[in-house]
Amino acid sequence: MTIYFYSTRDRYGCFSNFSPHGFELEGVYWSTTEHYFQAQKFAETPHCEQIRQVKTPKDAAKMGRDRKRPLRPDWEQVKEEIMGKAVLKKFQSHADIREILLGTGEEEIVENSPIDYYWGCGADGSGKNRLGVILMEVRQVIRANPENIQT
Ligand SMILES: Nc1nc(O)c(N)c(N[C@@H]2O[C@H](COP(=O)(O)O)[C@@H](O)[C@H]2O)n1
Repeated sequence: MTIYFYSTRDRYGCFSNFSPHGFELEGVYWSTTEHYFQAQKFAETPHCEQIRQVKTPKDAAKMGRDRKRPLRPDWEQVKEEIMGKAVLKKFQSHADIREILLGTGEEEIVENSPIDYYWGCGADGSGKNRLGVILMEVRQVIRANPENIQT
């Protein structure tokens, strides 16, 4: 049975990038995958650190989507790799949510976002669901490489 997630309050809320599961990447701590993802839109500029330090993932998303900040020119080419790296690190860093992810077996995972047709499935289910696909890939990577987890 397909597993849908969206709000952090739902059963599979830990799959959301807004879930409060921090991790270290590039020598610094990120409060959520959303913080990391949004900040990378401005890598090597002061905006990156500014976003890293905001309190909530909602604030990070708001800042990252604000086009007054100039988006790095290669963003469309690198965004999937950045998302994959952050989601993998999140699940490598937290045993509790790793077990939830592994416990989904081979089920399809779908970000049930009514507005996001790229990372989610969109209102009518026609979206690309790239975040769901990345979660399924991360599940496979963790299963194949159990030695690469932080306890
Ligand atoms: N909660 C929530 N609200 C939205 O408006 C969304 N688009 C999403 N989806 C998540 O948004 C992130 C990517 O956003 P942008 O590419 O910067 O627009 C990503 O974490 C999606 O899972 N969620």
